[in-house]
Amino acid sequence: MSNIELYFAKASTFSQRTRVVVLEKRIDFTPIEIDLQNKPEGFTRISRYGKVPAIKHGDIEIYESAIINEYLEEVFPEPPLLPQTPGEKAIARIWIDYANTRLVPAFSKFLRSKETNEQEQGRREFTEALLYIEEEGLGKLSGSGSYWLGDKFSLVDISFYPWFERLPLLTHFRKFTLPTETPRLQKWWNVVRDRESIRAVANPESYYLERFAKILGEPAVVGGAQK
Ligand SMILES: N[C@@H](CCC(=O)N[C@@H](CS)C(=O)NCC(=O)O)C(=O)O
Repeated sequence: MSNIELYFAKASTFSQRTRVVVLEKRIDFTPIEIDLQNKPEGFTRISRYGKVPAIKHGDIEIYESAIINEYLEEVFPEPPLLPQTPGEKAIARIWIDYANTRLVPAFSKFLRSKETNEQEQGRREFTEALLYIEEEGLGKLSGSGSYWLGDKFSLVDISFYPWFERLPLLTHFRKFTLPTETPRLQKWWNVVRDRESIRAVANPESYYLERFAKILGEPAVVGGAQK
């Protein structure tokens, strides 16, 4: 029995990253669901930023999904979720950084901004990120494999995928669909979304739509008609 406690929230993109890692590595863990509107006393002692995911492994407390996932990769190396050579590992980390610093902020700006100009800027930045991924990421790294780095599913796939699971939010609230110039990305997502670990932590589309209709205070729009 492992002594890992995994603090997560069901709706949390970042938590999904770590939940997938523990499933892929078949690590025994105790899931502890956190109500982010009403964080339990003691949680911020474990996760100093007050965010999920966080883990407690014996005396060690770790937060920040990318750091947790690298820790789990070191402590539970099988099956590997990062390439083995320093150069390839560095490339994988550059893409994980790209998810964190480019794709995720652009997605959030596009979906969450109330102000039209800012929303449009989010749309442009998100589209640019997708086209960049198509050419510079999948176009150069995946080869004939199904995943970002080729044949092997990795922390890169895991770091990006939660935002693709939420694409229906952009379709319904922002009338956005993946550009036709992204065939590799669409193929990648169709393979990734079907993986057992990803399906195990997925939420239904209706869950996201209802949640964001409340968060945004906007009705979901399908093909211009109100839903
Ligand atoms: N950079 C962090 C981001 C984590 C994060 O923003 N988590 C959100 C949920 S998706 C959260 O806990 N929000 C609660 C809060 O900020 O109070 C990571 O990679 O783990």
